[in-house]
Amino acid sequence: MGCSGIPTIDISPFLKEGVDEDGKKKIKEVISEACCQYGFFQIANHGVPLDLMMQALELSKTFFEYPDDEKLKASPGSSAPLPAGYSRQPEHSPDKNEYLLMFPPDSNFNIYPQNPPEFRGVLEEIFLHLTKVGILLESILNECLGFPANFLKEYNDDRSWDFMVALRYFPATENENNGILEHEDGNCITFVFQDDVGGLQVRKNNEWIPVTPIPSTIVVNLGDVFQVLSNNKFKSATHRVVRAKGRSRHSYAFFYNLHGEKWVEPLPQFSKDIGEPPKYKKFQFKEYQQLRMRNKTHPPSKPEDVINITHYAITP
Ligand SMILES: O=C(O)CCC(=O)C(=O)O
Ligand SMILES: [Fe+2]
Repeated sequence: MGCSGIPTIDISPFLKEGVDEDGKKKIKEVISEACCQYGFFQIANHGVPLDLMMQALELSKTFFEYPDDEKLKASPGSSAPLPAGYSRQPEHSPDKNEYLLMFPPDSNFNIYPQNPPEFRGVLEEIFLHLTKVGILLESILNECLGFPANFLKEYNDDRSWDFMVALRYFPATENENNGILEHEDGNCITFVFQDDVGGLQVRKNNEWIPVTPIPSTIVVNLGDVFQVLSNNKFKSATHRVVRAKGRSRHSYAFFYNLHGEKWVEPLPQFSKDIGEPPKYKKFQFKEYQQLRMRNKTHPPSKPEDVINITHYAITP
C-alpha cells in the first residue's frame, strides 16, 4: 500500500517472464477490492519508462508556455469525433485548463504541434506504451471479474477510439480553484500521470482523498463502461482536480476506450444469471460519448443537467 490513501500496486508479476501465480493472485485481490469500493488505484512497474513520462511532461510544459498564436497552429479540424489538437476550455466552462488531444498515432485526425520538435515523437511513443498498459489492465480486470479468457479483449477489439490528453491547469486565483469538476469518466479505464504539483482527488467513502504524485506511478481509474458491464459491482471512480496557487499543473490522461459502434449493457452473469435486475438500459457507446461531449461544448447552466451514466439507469 502507498501512503497516499489509495493502493499502489506493483504489477511486475504480470510483465515478467515466469509464473508468479501467488503474486498475480494478490494483485487481483487488491485490484478487485479497490474496484468494488471506489474504482481507483495506482500502478508501479508498469513498463512505461520513467524518463519518457518525465520528458512528456517537460515537453507539454514547454508547449503550453508558448504564446497563443503558436499553440493555435495545432487547433482542431472539424471532422474528428473529439477535438484533436490544441484546445482550451470555453470561457464559460467551470473547468480551467487547456489541453492537447490525440488519437492513436496512425489516426488521420491527429493534429500535432510542430514545436517543440521532439514533442510529436514522444507523444506517439507514450501513447503506444499506454495502449499496452491498457490491454494488460483490461486482461487483469477480465480475470478479476471471472470472465472467460479473452472475453474483454474480444469485446473491446478496436483501439481507434482511444485518446490521450496532455493537460495544463492554470494556477488558482484568489476566488476559485476548480480544475475539473467532480465527475466519472465515460470510458473503460483511464490512466493518469502527473507532475509534482498535485491536485487530483478521488472520492472514497464520501471523503476527497488527494492523490499524492509519485513520479513513477500511474493512476488508474475505472470508467462507466465497467460499472455498467458489471451492473455496479465495479465502480466508476468519482474524481476532480483542484488547482494549486502559484503554479500550473501538468498531467496526461489516457482514455482506454470502446469503439463507438459497441453496445454496452449489464452482462447476464451480473444480472439475469444471479437474479439481479439490470441497473442500466442498453446503449450504444457513441451516443453516450456524444452526449458527454455536449456537456463540454454546451455546459448546462444547472449542474444536475450534466449528462452522466445515470442517464441510462433503470430506477426500480
Ligand atoms: O488531470 C488529471 O489528473 C485528471 C484528468 C481527468 O480526470 C479527465 O480528464 O477526465
Ligand atoms: Fe476524469
